[in-house]
Amino acid sequence: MGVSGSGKSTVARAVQDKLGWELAEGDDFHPPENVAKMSEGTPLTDADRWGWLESLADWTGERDASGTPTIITCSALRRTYRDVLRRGGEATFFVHCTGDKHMILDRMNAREHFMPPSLLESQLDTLEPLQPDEEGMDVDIALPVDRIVAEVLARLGLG
Ligand SMILES: Nc1ncnc2c1ncn2[C@@H]1O[C@H](COP(=O)(O)OP(=O)(O)OP(=O)(O)O)[C@@H](O)[C@H]1O
Ligand SMILES: O=C(O)[C@H](O)[C@@H](O)[C@H](O)[C@H](O)CO
Repeated sequence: MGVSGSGKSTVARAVQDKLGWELAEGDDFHPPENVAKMSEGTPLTDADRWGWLESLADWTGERDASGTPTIITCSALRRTYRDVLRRGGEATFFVHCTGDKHMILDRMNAREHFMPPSLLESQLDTLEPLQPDEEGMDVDIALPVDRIVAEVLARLGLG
């Protein structure tokens, strides 16, 4: 989880390299209308997000039912969004990619992506950090990716 440009896909792919778990890229689950909206610089609303979140929970839930572990990249900005994702499996664990706004902006400006950097502010306004009763951890995106991955694996007891 984390705002656009915070490094979710980068970290997730690196964790996948270590664990071999199936990975779903949240961006690939958006309906075309959502992608069009974000591309033109309009933030998504809750109504735009519910179906998308449910499709991600369904994807992981189908695999969880047969004991297959998964990784999802999803901004999961609000607690209520994470409540939907948790329906995908009892052992859901969130890794929040978090760090300095200017660093995120610099990284967004340096990459090719449909998400315009102008939307970062609304992403940060919407963000609700993990609450104490939520299973998960924060990672500092100023660290090199391999350090972040090591922290995640250690926390999961898989290091
Ligand atoms: N720990 C890191 N150190 C240096 N660069 C990083 C790190 N993590 C990510 N990046 C770079 O920052 C940019 C944004 O990362 P990434 O695309 O993974 O973010 P994201 O959260 O998946 O974004 P979005 O939600 O918009 O798809 C990328 O160019 C990536 O290479
Ligand atoms: O909830 C949202 O506003 C969206 O999910 C965005 O966060 C994008 O999907 C993604 O982060 C951009 O690539």
